[in-house]
Amino acid sequence: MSKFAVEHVKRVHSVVHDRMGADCIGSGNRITRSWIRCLNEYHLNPDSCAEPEVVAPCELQERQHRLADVQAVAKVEMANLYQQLAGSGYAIMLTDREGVLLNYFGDPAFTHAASRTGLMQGAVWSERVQGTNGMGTCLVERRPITVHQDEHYLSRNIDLSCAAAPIFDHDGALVGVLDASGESRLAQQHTLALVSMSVQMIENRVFLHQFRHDFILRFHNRSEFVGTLSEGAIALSVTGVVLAASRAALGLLGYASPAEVVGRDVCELFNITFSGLVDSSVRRAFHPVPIFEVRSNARFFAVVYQPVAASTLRRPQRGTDDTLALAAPAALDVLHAGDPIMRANVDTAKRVMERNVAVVLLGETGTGKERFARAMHLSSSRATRPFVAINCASIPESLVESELFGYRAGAFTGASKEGQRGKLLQANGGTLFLDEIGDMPVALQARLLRVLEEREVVPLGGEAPVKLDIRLISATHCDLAHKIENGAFREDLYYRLQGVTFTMPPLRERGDRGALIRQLAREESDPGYPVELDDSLLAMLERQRWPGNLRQLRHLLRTMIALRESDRLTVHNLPAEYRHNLAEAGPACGTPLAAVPPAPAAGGTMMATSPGAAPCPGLNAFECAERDVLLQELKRHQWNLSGVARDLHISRNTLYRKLQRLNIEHPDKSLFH
Ligand SMILES: Nc1ncnc2c1ncn2[C@@H]1O[C@H](COP(=O)(O)OP(=O)(O)OP(=O)(O)O)[C@@H](O)[C@H]1O
Repeated sequence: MSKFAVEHVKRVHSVVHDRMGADCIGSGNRITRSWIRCLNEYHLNPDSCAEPEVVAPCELQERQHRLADVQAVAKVEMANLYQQLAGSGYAIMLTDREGVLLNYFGDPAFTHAASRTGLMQGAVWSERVQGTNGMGTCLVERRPITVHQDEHYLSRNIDLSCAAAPIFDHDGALVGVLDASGESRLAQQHTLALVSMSVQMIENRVFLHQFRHDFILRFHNRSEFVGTLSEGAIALSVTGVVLAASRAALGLLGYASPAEVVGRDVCELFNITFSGLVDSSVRRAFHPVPIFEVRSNARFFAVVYQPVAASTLRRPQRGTDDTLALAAPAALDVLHAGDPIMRANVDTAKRVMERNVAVVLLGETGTGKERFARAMHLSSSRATRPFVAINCASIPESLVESELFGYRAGAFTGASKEGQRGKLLQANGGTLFLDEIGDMPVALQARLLRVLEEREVVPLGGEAPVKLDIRLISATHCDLAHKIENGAFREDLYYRLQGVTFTMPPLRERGDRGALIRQLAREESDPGYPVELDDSLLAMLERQRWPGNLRQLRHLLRTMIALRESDRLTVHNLPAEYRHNLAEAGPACGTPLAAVPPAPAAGGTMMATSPGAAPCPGLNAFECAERDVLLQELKRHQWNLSGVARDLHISRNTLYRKLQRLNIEHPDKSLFH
């Protein structure tokens, strides 16, 4: 044992015994209290040389999984903190509430030495195992703490300096600790303040993330502090009941625990109604509005943020319980950011919204057909009635009928005792969305046609018809005209379904790709902490081919955001296959369409124009644009039709028909025939 270690052990014993004699447990300082626990409760030898305790990899994974939300946010903050302390030989660590080290960000100069003392992923840093130390003692004390040099209990840790702060969840439960540790000779005074700020940031962001599907009231007593680290946040249900409050919110309002506010109406905390709050936030374009606390009449400034999932302006409805109505045009308006085809679709949808016309939505998978249908529903006077979606391709043929029309109790063997209300009746008064209508069995098409003509339905096994009042929206990615030609789709049903047809443009052809990418990145970010995309990443994303369209884009952004280590995403965050795809795709994927308003075609089908497209006699503007894109695709595939059909997710037959319709001929004409 070194002379220094001998001295340390002596000191521990003497301090513990003196203090015990003086009976100052509880009033002594936190280090002394911890030493007393270590010696008397945990019976730890201050000069222990035992190997660091490390949990098995599968246990580590399970613990990381349990704290996934906190970890995702903490990783970003740990990287920021590491940057702030860069070069000072620190490692930043996150533990769970048992002191198991889940994440480690280390200065290379320190990492080797750190692993010898057990500062590595999976190691247990509870006070019971490692004696007095930043992480373990912070977990016991539940307060930020610095444990410097020989304040550590074990002599082997006395070269360390650790600053640790506890992380709490919205229920006030301790979930873990954030810690910055380094060699004691390099210790910096302000480290504990930086760690505490990072913890506050983590708690705020986890709170905003966990309640992103609810209304969030963010407030402070200084208007310029709303949206900053020290703001308070309160999650509210659609009826304005408090679901949770952040630690800062409780502090600002002077409550000791979340239980004092959870379950109360917001108007019991502030002298304003929930709808008044939302209305003024919306009216003030989300600038903080003054509100007054009920008990003290203290003035605060507040903003109410809408639930993220809706990504559209919502107001609580007066006079109803928990239903929400959308500010009429907003749900549709947010569907485009300037793309001329989508803008025209939205304009037409608004015009036909309240008319009793059936709607067909065409477009590749993931282009937003269902979202468009929902937006039409939410923007209409049927908004508070049901929106019922049924995917005709995903339910077995034998079940489509009972799914749609329902059945009475005992209608057939195996029918449930209670019977079942079919989707048509469930949607009564609202909207029925028939997705993948092209895959509906032919026999059923006849029945659907009759229902649409008679506007009433007789459930399977039932007798009395029930009157139907539904708005019907159908969608398909198939070429229905082709299906009709093949006898796979009834022409009469086709005309019945098709009052107005909207075509959703594929993402690669949208002129507002850049804005959409940024919008989706915002939607996938934690509220109030938008992730930025750097210019080269944005350019790369804009040039992808996106066969899965907006769905694929959303999933990619969600993954990149979950795995990010900073709030600025760059091409390095892009999975390798996307960089590879791009290399294959070449520089020009998609034709940006300029903002020339399209004109509705006969029958309501929307057309768009592409000023970049070559003029083509006999074709309308949309067809010219389509022709242009197809020509680019053909060129890219060196006129290999199978390759083009595969990439565009259409059959070779459909491609042939398109080529004929759009007057496209191979430069060497004989090759097409
Ligand atoms: N205008 C839009 N802005 C942002 N996200 C959108 C938009 N339209 C669609 N999305 C997103 O794209 C994804 C796919 O949308 P949706 O399910 O509506 O597509 P779809 O065309 O019905 O797909 P499928 O044909 O495969 O059923 C969803 O995550 C949706 O939120």
